[in-house]
Amino acid sequence: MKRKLQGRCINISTVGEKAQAFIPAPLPPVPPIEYSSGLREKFDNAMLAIGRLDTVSMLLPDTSLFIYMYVRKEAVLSSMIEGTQSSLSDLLLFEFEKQPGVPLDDVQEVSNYAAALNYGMKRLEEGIPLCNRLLKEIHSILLSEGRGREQTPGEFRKSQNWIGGSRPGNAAFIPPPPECIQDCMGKLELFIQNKPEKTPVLIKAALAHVQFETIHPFLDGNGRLGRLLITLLLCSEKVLRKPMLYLSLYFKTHRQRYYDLLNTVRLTGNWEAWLGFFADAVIYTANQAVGTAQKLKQLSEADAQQINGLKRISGSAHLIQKAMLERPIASPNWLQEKTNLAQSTVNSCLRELEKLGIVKELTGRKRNRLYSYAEYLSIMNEGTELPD
Ligand SMILES: Nc1ncnc2c1ncn2[C@@H]1O[C@H](COP(=O)(O)OP(=O)(O)OP(=O)(O)O)[C@@H](O)[C@H]1O
Repeated sequence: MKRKLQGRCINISTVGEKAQAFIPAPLPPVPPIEYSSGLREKFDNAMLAIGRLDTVSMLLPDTSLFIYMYVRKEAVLSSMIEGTQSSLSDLLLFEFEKQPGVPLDDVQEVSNYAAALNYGMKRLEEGIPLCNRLLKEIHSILLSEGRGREQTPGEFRKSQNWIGGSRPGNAAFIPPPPECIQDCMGKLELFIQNKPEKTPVLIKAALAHVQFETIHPFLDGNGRLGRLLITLLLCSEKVLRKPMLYLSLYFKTHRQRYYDLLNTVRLTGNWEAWLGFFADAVIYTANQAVGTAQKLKQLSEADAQQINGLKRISGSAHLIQKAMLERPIASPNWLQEKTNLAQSTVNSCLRELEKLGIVKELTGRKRNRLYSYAEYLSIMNEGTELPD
C-alpha cells in the first residue's frame, strides 16, 4: 500500500554543507497495515516457524554456540574476517581458552556481539523492560572493544550522521538531527512497550527494526543493535525462550533489496513490502536453524549409542560427551572440573572417544591437549549456508 512520506524533512547544515535530514513519524503507520491474504499467510507461516524453532531450541544444551556460528558467518560474509582465518573452532578457542595465536581482532567483534546478546537476555530475565536504557547498555557492550570503540559506546549520538556516501551531499539517507533523537527514540520505546496499544510481536519487531535504522541513534553499531532488537523483542514477549533467531545473514545476503526497502518504506510508506521481505527472512532462517538443531540432536543420540558399547567406562564417557555438547572444544582439565571425574578417567574416556571418532585431539602436543567434538562443530559450520 502506498502512503505519503513517513515523516518530514528538515534543512540542516553539517560539515559545511546544506542538506535535508529526515524525521520519521511515530509508529504504527497511518493508515494501518493492510493485511492482504498473502501477507497474512506469510506471517502465519513465520510464527509457525518460530514456534518450531523455540521447541527445538529446548533440545540443545547450549544455544550460545548457535549464536557464535551465525555471527561468525555474518562476519565472513561482510568480509570483516577471512573465512579461512577464523573458524568456529578459533572463535571457541578464543572465547573459552583465551588461546594465544587466534586472530584476536577478527574474533573480537563476534565475541562482543554474543556478549551483548547474552547481556540483553540477562537483563530481560531480571525483569527490565526492553527500553532505551537497556538498548544503551547493550550498545556499550557491543562496542566495548574493537571496531567502533571510539564511537561513544552506550550514548546516543550528539552529532549529525549520514548513511552511504562520503558526505551529506551524496548520502543515501540522512537520519534525524541529534536534538531529535531523544524524542524519536522515546516514541519508539512507547511503541515497543505496546503503548498506547498492542501490536502483534512479529509485526512489531519488523516495524521497530526499520524505525530504529531510520533514527540511527548511535554513531556506529546501528545495524548490529537494530538486528539484536528483533531477537530481543521476540524473547521479551516470550515467543522465543532462547535468542535463536538471527536474521543478519538473510539481510546481508539480500543486502540491496534490504536497503532499497528501508528507503521505500520511508518515501512511499509501503510497509507491506517490507513486512513480506521480513516474514520471508524469518521463515528461511528459522527453518534452517531447526534443521541444524535436529542434526545436532541426531548426532548426539547416535554417539550416545556408540558410547553405550564402551561398557565399563560408558557412564563416565557419557558425562564427557554431555560436557562437550556444551563446549565442543575442551581441555582435559576443564572436563575434569565439569564432570568431577578423576583425571585418569577423563584421559581414558577421551582415548576411547577418539578411537570411536567422536572426539579429535587438536594440538598434537603431549601436554596441554585440547579435544574437539569434531562432527558437532562441523554441523554447526554447515549450519549457515547462505540463503538463495
Ligand atoms: N537507506 C537506509 N536507511 C536506513 N537505514 C539504512 C539504510 N541503509 C542502511 N541502513 C542501515 O544502517 C546499518 C548500518 O549502520 P551502522 O554502520 O551504524 O551499523 P553497524 O552495525 O556498524 O554496521 P553493519 O550493519 O554493517 O554491521 C545497516 O545495517 C542498515 O540496517
